[in-house]
Amino acid sequence: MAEKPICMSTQVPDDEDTQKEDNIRGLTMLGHFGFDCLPHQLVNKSVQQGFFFNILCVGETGIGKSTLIDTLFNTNLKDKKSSHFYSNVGLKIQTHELQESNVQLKLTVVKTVGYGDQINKESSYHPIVDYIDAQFESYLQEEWKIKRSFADYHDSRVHVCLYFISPTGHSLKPLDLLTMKNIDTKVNIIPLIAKADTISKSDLQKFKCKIMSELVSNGIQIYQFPTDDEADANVNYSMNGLLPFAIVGSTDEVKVGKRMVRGRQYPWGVLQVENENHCDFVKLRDMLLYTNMEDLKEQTHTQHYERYRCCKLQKMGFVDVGPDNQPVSFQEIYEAKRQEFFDQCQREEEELKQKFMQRVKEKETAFKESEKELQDKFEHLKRVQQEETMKLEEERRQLEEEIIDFYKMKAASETLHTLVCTNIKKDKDRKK
Ligand SMILES: Nc1nc2c(ncn2[C@@H]2O[C@H](COP(=O)(O)OP(=O)(O)OP(=O)(O)O)[C@@H](O)[C@H]2O)c(=O)[nH]1
Repeated sequence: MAEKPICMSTQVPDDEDTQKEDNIRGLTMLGHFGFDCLPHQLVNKSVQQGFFFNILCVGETGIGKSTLIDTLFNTNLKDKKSSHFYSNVGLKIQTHELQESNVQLKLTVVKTVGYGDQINKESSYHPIVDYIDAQFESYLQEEWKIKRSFADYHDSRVHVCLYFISPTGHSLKPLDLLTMKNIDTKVNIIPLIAKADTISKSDLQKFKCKIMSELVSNGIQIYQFPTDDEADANVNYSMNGLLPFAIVGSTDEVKVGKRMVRGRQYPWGVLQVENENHCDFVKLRDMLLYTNMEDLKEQTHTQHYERYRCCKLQKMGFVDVGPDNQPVSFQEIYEAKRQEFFDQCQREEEELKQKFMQRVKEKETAFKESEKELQDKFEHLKRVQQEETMKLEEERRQLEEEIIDFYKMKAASETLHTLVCTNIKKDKDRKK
């Protein structure tokens, strides 16, 4: 717990003067003003507010991510084992409230799920990149708000990526290089050789050198422990030379002599996690939590977030200097963008109008053409129908004439018939 500072008063009233002159106090300067207590104020405030830290663990399924986190924070965060049969890489996000002495830590652990289990691994890094960017975006949106509430805001930007390398003793896998290459400008990467107890000491040294040379030759930036602070410079300098850390995780307590230690029991002996001759776990824990947690957070804000913010603003067309290399204010750019947008809208509106007029014209011409076609068709049909009518009229007239002729002939034949019958009757009567 931080000690409560004892601040001395800087202004001491002179008793004699006070007695002599009723309302005037005499003050003696002691050369001590009290602002040397400012760091204590900060410590107290920070302890009251609590701390937060966000870790991203990237590594193949079952490589020891959960075990390492449990070992680092001496907890059992209870995590189910993942399946090897996911078709895509996913992320598991868990937030835990931890306490050590009177210090509260809000720890967010993001772990990959199904990493390295797909046949095609080309897009395995996408969910990781998307997650990191999404946290930056969320912070940026909060920054841009008019009413910001950073006091309640959960800053989920990733402070460190623990990259778990398989203990093949050989070299990095293409997936390792691909992923690290795509996230090294977005997050502080600390490479770890996982399950380092499965690799012999001499092989381990060679493996470390091989990994570092591969990272360098592929231009991958990993987190460098800061060497500019005099107090930590030496330690950090030697730690940079130890990368990647060879890690063994275990939450099991094993008896060594009379002591119980955290380690892994093997038929040939015990591997002690906190023994620096056995693995680099203690170094990692010290570097991560004891010495450099604040630096990791600072790097996240000043390097990685700043880069994201800068790219975002540039994509939106904002710049710090104009074409003439003169500084341009945000207001000027905003006005210029607004004008540009307004002009573009007008141009597009004009274009749309032109297109609309053109289409109306085309449609009108098409309508006129089809109207003419219909009119011609109508005229033609009318003519055909008139001809047809006339023809029918003619036929009707001819038929009527034929009917009249027929009736005439019928009447004549009836008259003739009657005459013949009469004559026949007369002849018969005469013969009688
Ligand atoms: N030999 C050895 N085994 C380890 C080490 N760390 C973890 N293990 C074992 O590896 C197995 C998987 O460990 P986990 O911590 O669950 O691995 P993980 O990466 O979190 O697994 P998923 O979340 O399921 O992907 C467990 O049986 C652990 O005991 C280690 O450093 N060395």
